[in-house]
Amino acid sequence: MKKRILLNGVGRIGKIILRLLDKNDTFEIVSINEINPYIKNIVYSINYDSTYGNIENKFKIIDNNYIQNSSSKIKILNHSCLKDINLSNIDIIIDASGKKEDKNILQNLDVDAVFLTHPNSNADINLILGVNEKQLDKKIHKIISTSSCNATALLPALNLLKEEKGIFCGDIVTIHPLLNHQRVLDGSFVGSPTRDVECNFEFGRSSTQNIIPNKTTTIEACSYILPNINSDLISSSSLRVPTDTVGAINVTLFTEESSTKEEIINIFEEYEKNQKFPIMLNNYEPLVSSDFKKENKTTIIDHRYTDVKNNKMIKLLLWYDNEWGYASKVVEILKYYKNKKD
Ligand SMILES: NC(=O)c1ccc[n+]([C@@H]2O[C@H](COP(=O)([O-])OP(=O)(O)OC[C@H]3O[C@@H](n4cnc5c(N)ncnc54)[C@H](O)[C@@H]3O)[C@@H](O)[C@H]2O)c1
Repeated sequence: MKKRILLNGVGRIGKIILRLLDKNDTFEIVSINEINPYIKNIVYSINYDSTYGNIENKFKIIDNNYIQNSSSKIKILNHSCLKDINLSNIDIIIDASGKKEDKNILQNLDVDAVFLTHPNSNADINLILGVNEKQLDKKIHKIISTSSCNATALLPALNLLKEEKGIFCGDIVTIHPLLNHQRVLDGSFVGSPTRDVECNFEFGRSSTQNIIPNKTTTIEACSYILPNINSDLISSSSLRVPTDTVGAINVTLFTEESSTKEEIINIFEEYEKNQKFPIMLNNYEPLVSSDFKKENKTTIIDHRYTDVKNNKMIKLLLWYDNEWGYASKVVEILKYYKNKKD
């Protein structure tokens, strides 16, 4: 029998997860919970997408609170808190709403697991494939965070270099596409009590007219998984840019051991050849961000910019599709969870 999923929040990430799980043999989304009360608008935003294109197998509204296409029939709910939902026919919740829900509420939900699509220090485990998936224990881990898009891209590379060369210190800059909690034109600052988004004035400035500097939680998210990779070791900042999807991370690391550029490239090439999950891709082509759109590998090392200075300073440029790539990883983690023995 398929695992029955409640998808909480069908915005950018929820919608891609829905697309990726349509016609899946193992999982079926049977309910969507949305605070958007307009079912006509929900079905419209599921069918049409400016970034990835419209779906062929379109959903239609049936019986007032269901949507259906040729492969799925999904009940649409409208609650602001998961605790108010009858979960008798649900095995797994994927919470892509961004809401930082109270841990007790999540623990008491009558389901096997709750997957959160944001980093969360209160989760039973924060998981990044290729880094710590072996720690997953279904007996004790019910609330599972699938971390952030940035940490999912960065940590496999940092972990590898840490194991091979030791990291003395470093710095990262994420170059991140705009997100739904920014403004299109200048307005009042954007903040929401239901989202873990810092209410900061810069996000009230036009997202299409500016490069917006911002703090990033990337390294903090990494520390939930590998406590030794933290903000004492690596400094960080972020630049929000006016593109729809695909981020980049500029990485500078000072290592304990010496290396050459060829050695560093070889470490990543060997990883790509032997990887168990679709994580790493080594690029040498003259590509730009949109060329990585819909790529499910999330640690793409652009070796045109890999460099080593004075044997101990490594420079890397990484790419990742923060929406499609990240949502693909959430689905991979779901599969890993399902196949993992109790
Ligand atoms: N967009 C990205 O690049 C990205 C990448 C990785 C992780 N994430 C994380 O995924 C989460 C969602 O991000 P997004 O970009 O899809 O945001 P979004 O704003 O596009 O979508 C969020 C959706 O959840 C709904 N929602 C909000 N509160 C709700 C509630 N209490 N109950 C039910 N539905 C609710 C909203 O109406 C909206 O449709 C955030 O935690 C974000 O940090 C986003």
